[in-house]
Amino acid sequence: MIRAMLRRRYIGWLWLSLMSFTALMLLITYETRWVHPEIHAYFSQSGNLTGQQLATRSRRYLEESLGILLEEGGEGGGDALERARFRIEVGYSLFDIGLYRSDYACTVPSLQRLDTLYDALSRGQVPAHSRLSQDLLQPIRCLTEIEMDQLDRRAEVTNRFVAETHRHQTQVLLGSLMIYLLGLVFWGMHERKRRLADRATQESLHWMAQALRDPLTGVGNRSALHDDVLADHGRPLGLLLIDIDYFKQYNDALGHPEGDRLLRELVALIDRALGGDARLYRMGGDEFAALLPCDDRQVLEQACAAVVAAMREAALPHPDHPGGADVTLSVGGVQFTADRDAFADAYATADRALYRVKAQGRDGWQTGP
Ligand SMILES: Nc1nc2c(ncn2[C@@H]2O[C@H](COP(=O)(O)OP(=O)(O)OP(=O)(O)O)[C@@H](O)[C@H]2O)c(=O)[nH]1
Repeated sequence: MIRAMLRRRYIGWLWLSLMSFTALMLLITYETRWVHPEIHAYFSQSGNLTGQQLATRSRRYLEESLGILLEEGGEGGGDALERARFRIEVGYSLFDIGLYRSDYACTVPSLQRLDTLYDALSRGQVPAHSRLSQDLLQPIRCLTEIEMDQLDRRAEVTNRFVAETHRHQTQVLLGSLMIYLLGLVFWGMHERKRRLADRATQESLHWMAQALRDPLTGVGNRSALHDDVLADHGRPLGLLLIDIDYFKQYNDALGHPEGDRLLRELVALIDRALGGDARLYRMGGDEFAALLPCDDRQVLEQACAAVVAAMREAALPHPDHPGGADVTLSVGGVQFTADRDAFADAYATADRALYRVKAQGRDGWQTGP
């Protein structure tokens, strides 16, 4: 089902990222809401004086009082009785707590015993040892019981708090892990889309480059020449149109594969003759064009002469040249300022110059107009 959802276009990686972010916020909010009441519960139940601490203090006062009465008893005189009475009074007030009264059945009878004892001491009567032990030991036992129970309750609350903390930690951990994994999935989806888009762009660029290239020789084609002229708008350029003489006869004599080889060799030869600044194009068949920076007619003429001379020097055999020569070239050149309309005129001018060379016997160059 999730796969089906993911396949739907409108659940893009952005939506999914938003969802994971929302999930994270919800998790944090939930955990924040939990922490405060839980901590509050922990401290209110186990950390105040109504817990075991009052019972402990009360028991200590009663034990001290018992000690005074047993050791000094009647011989200690009024001072001993007063000290014992004072401790019983304080022990009583610490014992007389609503929580103890309601939760521990031994509290009320113990308080009554302490009350009776206190009255007797106030009247200067010290009960017999056996009676005294009963009157004080019973409340002390009750207080010990309260202490133990309060400690147990405290331990229980602590254990629950620890267990809850552990549970919430696990929830946060698992939640974070899930969100992290979701993030990875979203990132992967995004990355996949980006790669596909990159590949599509690369392929488009590749095919665009291929569309501008002559597959046989690797140089640009007619469209590339137009694009480059437009890109060089306003610059002074020289345009050379270069054509092999009697290429048909060459093909007929040696076959098309040899003709292809000659075309490729010609590209390398022109390249060397014109140097690195020139750009070469194949117009079709055995006709090539060259563009070069040219702000001086002399530069143009030197370029034309260099190409023709390079072919002569290469002395590539032409078995069926009507003039009995090696392979020769005819070149027409023109100088112009790069511009869409100017280029059409310049091309026609160079073509006419080339035609004149052909008409005058080939193996040469001319420039126009
Ligand atoms: N090998 C080969 N030949 C091609 C290719 N494209 C065109 N040709 C041949 O090039 C020849 C061009 O012939 P023409 O236009 O008469 O030119 P030419 O024989 O050089 O004559 P001139 O230019 O007047 O000297 C034709 O025979 C075409 O078949 C190619 O890609 N490879």
